[in-house]
Amino acid sequence: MRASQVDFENAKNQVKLLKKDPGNEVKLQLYALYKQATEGPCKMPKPGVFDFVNKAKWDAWTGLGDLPQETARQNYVDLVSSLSSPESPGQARPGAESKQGAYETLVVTSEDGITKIMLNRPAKKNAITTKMYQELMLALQAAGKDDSALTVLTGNGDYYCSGNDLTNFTDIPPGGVEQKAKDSAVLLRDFVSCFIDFPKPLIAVVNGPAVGISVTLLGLFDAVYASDRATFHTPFSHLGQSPEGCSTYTFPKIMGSAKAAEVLIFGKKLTAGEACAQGLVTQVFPDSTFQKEVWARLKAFAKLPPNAMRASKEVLRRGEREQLHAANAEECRVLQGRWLSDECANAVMAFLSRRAKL
Ligand SMILES: CCCCC/C=C/CC(=O)SCCNC(=O)CCNC(=O)[C@H](O)C(C)(C)COP(=O)(O)OP(=O)(O)OC[C@H]1O[C@@H](n2cnc3c(N)ncnc32)[C@H](O)[C@@H]1OP(=O)(O)O
Repeated sequence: MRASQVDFENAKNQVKLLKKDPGNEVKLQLYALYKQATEGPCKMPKPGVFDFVNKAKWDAWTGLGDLPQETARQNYVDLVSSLSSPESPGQARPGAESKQGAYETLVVTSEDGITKIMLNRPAKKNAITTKMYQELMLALQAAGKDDSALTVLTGNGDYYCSGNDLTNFTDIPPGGVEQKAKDSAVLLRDFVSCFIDFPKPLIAVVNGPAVGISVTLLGLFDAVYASDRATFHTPFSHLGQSPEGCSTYTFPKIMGSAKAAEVLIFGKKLTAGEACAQGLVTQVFPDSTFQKEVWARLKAFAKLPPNAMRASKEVLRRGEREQLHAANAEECRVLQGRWLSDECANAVMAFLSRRAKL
């Protein structure tokens, strides 16, 4: 999974040969990753508001924050690889297979027995839109059935994920807010079920801060590796909301009820070290060597007999699957009510009108 300089140069050439225009959003991501890989974090002054093109480029590059150059190079190669399609077989990096080039919000690649699903909205800190929930479900279903031994979830850019995209709440269907809350609860329940029932080892490579549902879901992963830059924040009460992702079941089990309450009710933000000490994170690595060390380890894991790993996961999880589905259903029921509350509406409006941030 480590892209060499040659892979990077090949990817650069492949971009020029793309037969299909990948669209402006992807082109901006390619630009940003290329600049980050070759020059490091953006130090250019911010262009004026009417300089639309350069402002969009600056936003995309700045959105990558302090992403290490090596990681940007890897993400660039993966993104180019994901743009390849059966009609353009020459575009894929040798050895890396893009399983589904059609995702808008994800980059999915398979290599060395590992399917990597990368959240790919770095300029929005990988906030999860409705589209992304749907694509993640599709990607997980496909990864569960493919011939890889492991599946990895990670984020592109400086964030792992900033949780639910708060603009999801602004898209109200003809049935009104009640219908919106109902539809969202159904979507959330289906989404979390994909993690509960995922059949092979699922590993989170937490490359930066994690917020909301991207934190709660970690209790359903088989290993969680975090950069020391990562933080773990579940500000549900601040947002007038309540926990999801089966965290009402997994967090007390992992860290004890007092610590779980501090995180899930009072919104205490954990550092990577604290999350590790509390059992939510398997191991923390220095950001400078994070990708290198983690991928070396994952590649070694992926060489283990895959059926044995699946069988071990199945016996480890079988006993609690029913409780997990029950927790998921109850969390979605409570959240459906929360989404209709003034507390939630005010918190979302405050964020959207830029009066509040975490
Ligand atoms: C089907 C429905 C299921 C629902 C399941 C429920 C889940 C619950 C949760 O996940 S709760 C958590 C929700 N997340 C948040 O509250 C995070 C909100 N974001 C922030 O507080 C900040 O953006 C930050 C701390 C994550 C990062 O701050 P920073 O200053 O570093 O960066 P910006 O704020 O400038 O962000 C860059 C752009 O990204 C947009 N953005 C970031 N996070 C979200 C988000 N969660 N939703 C929507 N948009 C987000 C931000 O608005 C900036 O956009 P802009 O460049 O266009 O201004």
